[in-house]
Amino acid sequence: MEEIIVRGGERLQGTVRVEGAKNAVLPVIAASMLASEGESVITDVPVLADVYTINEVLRNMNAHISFADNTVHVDASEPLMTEAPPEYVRKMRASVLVLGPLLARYGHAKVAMPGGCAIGSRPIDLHLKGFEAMGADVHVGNGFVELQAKGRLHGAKVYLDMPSVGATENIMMAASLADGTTTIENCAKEPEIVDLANFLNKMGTKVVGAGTETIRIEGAESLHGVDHSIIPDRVEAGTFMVAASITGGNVLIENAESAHLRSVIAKLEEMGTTILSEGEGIRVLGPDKLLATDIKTLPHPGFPTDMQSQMMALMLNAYGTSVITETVFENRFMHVEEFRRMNARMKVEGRSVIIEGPSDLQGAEVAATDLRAAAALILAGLRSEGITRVTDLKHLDRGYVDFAEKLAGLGASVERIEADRDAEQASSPVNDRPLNFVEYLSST
Ligand SMILES: CC(=O)N[C@H]1[C@@H](OP(=O)(O)OP(=O)(O)OC[C@H]2O[C@@H](n3ccc(=O)[nH]c3=O)[C@H](O)[C@@H]2O)O[C@H](CO)[C@@H](O)[C@@H]1O
Ligand SMILES: C=C(OP(=O)(O)O)C(=O)O
Repeated sequence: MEEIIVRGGERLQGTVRVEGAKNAVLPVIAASMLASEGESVITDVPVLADVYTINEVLRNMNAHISFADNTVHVDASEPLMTEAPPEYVRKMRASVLVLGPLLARYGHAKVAMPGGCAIGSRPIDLHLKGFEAMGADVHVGNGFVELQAKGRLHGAKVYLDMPSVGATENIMMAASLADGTTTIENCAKEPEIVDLANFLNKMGTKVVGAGTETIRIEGAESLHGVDHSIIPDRVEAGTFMVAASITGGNVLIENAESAHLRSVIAKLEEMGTTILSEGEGIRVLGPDKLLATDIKTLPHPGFPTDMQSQMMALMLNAYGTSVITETVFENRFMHVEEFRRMNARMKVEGRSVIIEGPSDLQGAEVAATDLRAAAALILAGLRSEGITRVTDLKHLDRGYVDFAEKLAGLGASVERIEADRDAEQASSPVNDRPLNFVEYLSST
């Protein structure tokens, strides 16, 4: 089992480059299945376990797919199978994004029902409501969801009870090959929705309104493969902004889009961090003394839930009382117990956490409870006395490329090791890359 070992106390300095966004590339790869002719060439793709998973889902349904040099080629022109392979679907919730494209192209789709996960129950009722409005019959049973439509889907008006990112994406993709126009009201406005809309427009769909609360999609007769480069990962960028801030460092984060990070920038500034635009990046200067603030997670452009645990690590080091309120997921505070092992002082009250700062954080052995918690515990280790060991790195590998190596490149004392529990020695060479393809396949 691998672990990340962090020795706290270094101020980070230097330059780090952000990868393409995980949450943009997964729907774009799923959408590439809509093309009945031509190949899609998707660039700036991060080398992440989740990307291998979505690629395997498509490959097992008969798409031709390759992934090298941060580029995914997808040729979905041969007839596809409409039942997604459960062994891969179960590895990643975002696999439900194949439902919309398959239903639109073949009138049938079957996928293992995604369960809950560490951050909440995460139902897909809004996705299904959209498909039903477009003419699909929905059957849920025996652990599967199966969709069936007679002929082509038809355009519809869909109101989402909440602006779900995944439901907005699935309905956009299904509507791309439907007869007529679909309107999604109260839809998600995240930058990744805009990236998907740009991809669909290049393929031949007419999508307007992406980034606002109403999207209109005019379906096409057929769609073709296109070239597309993925937007930068705003959550990875935000995570490195916190790393610079928590260590009082001076870091240039390249390939970071400040327009996607307004709420994160505003909160870091309130806490005393200086943030400057520089070229195609963001320079972050951490303060000597961090100040307390409050955050409430909300759909975009509100504060992103995917930055909540990293901000918690920062607030633990801030002077005064900070309050975090999580409104997007009902159970995204599993990392609180892990922070407590590091001597953090805070209490959970309903959907809020109250942090009395600063805590004198001490290194401890902690387990990553989800993807962003993994990063947050490493960030806390950067500002803790002594050594922090973070385990359960499979979560980290879903969403961060070379996280330990990138931090070490900024001067942090962080290394990834193959833990030898019997010897209790941390002496293996650094190995902080995600799985390569062969390792990924042998791990399933
Ligand atoms: C791959 C990807 O892009 N993942 C992101 C996506 O997840 P995902 O698309 O799953 O998140 P949603 O926006 O759908 O979920 C938001 C909330 O809506 C609820 N809900 C959602 C759908 C539904 O049919 N019914 C329902 O009740 C969820 O349980 C959750 O409480 O957006 C989340 C919210 O920004 C991010 O944290 C995830 O990183
Ligand atoms: C929750 C996340 O992702 P997913 O929706 O893929 O679980 C995340 O990226 O923080």
